[in-house]
Amino acid sequence: MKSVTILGSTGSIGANTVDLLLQAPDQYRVAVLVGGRNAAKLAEQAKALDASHAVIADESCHAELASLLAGTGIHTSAGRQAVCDAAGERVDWTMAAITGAAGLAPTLEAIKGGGAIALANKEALVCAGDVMLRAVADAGATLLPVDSEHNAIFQAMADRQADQVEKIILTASGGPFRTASIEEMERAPPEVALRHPVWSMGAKITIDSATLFNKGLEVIEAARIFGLPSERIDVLVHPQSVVHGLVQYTDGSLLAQLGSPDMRIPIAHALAWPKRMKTNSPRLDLARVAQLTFEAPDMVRFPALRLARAVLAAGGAAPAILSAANEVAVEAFLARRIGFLDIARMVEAVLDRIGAQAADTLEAVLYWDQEARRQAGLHASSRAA
Ligand SMILES: NC(=O)C1=CN([C@@H]2O[C@H](COP(=O)(O)OP(=O)(O)OC[C@H]3O[C@@H](n4cnc5c(N)ncnc54)[C@H](OP(=O)(O)O)[C@@H]3O)[C@@H](O)[C@H]2O)C=CC1
Ligand SMILES: CC(=O)[C@@H](O)[C@H](O)COP(=O)(O)O
Ligand SMILES: [Mn+2]
Repeated sequence: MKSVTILGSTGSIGANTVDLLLQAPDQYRVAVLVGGRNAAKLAEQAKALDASHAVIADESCHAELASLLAGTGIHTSAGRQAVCDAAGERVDWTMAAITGAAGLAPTLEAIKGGGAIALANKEALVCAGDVMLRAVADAGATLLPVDSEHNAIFQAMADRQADQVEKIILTASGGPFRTASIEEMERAPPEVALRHPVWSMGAKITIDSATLFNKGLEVIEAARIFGLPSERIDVLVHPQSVVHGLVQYTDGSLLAQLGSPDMRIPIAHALAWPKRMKTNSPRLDLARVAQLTFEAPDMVRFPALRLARAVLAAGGAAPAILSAANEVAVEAFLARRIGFLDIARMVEAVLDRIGAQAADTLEAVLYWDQEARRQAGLHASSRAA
């Protein structure tokens, strides 16, 4: 039996992971489930999976969680330290699916256990790439990419000549504003930006898909995972979102991974790795899809890609600053305090204001993360005033 922990079990990736575990209950023992604030969902999942331990990050939600799980024998705890302690419990496989930099510390604790880390939380790898990869190497852990594009590339590269890869290609749906005018984007409210054309995901990543910051973060994520420079990582807009990623080899061959746009497919790949498991996800019907189209991203309406490539080239604290400023900007946009196009403007302003900084240690990364949030908060208040 494989022992499993889910960090962020109450979210979109977490719920998809729970769904897969429930499809093969005799093969997995669930050690820890971690949620942020949703005590009702966490308790329901813990009971359905007969988890040993349910942890809620927000301490004010602990009483509700404890009362919902009273008499079940499922241990409960709460708070940031409890999340990290539970993430550090040794298991075979951990799903890292807390959104944003909040997932960094618990994911690092899980890495120390030396098991397999199924990584959905791209922001952690973006802001602390060197620190995380060093921790993986020191602990002998295995990093399995869950993000659909990275999982696709991992599959297309498996057991093949990684040293003969010319470049990799990340596909992008293009988001809800793929064909919108700049004026439409300027006045777009959150409910329109939250209407992703293909994927059903949490709010933060859905807004990142609309700005293309998601793809920018994914370029940095790919550089970390596959050890490639920015110029060997292409982005191609593919509105059907069935080709998830491609690998181009030195002989001109292109290998791609295709599948229905259903995150249970890459999660299942990571869960069963190095084997495969049977899932009931919808099979891709290519005759029905009929046409696969591809186009270059518009770098003018979507400055996020340019900013992401610039911070990747700059290195140091720059990716952590971009990611933290983006988190604050997305929250401000969802709270209607800034407009849609202000998200990228705010990120660029914070990057300019802070400038180049080194960040070799976790402490330095966390310092610049906090400073970027402070600067972004000031910027959001001045725009809202
Ligand atoms: N959704 C998708 O299809 C994809 C997501 N990803 C990445 O996976 C990650 C998760 O995305 P998604 O599932 O969509 O996000 P959601 O917003 O749906 O879920 C986020 C999860 O994190 C929990 N959480 C939030 N803050 C904290 C905290 N401070 N401490 C502990 N737990 C916390 C939430 O708890 P609660 O809800 O209880 O408050 C929830 O369980 C992101 O990094 C995203 O970029 C990558 C590829 C695809
Ligand atoms: C499912 C997944 O991996 C998301 O990261 C997805 O890529 C988001 O869609 P976009 O391609 O629109 O960013
Ligand atoms: Mn993705």
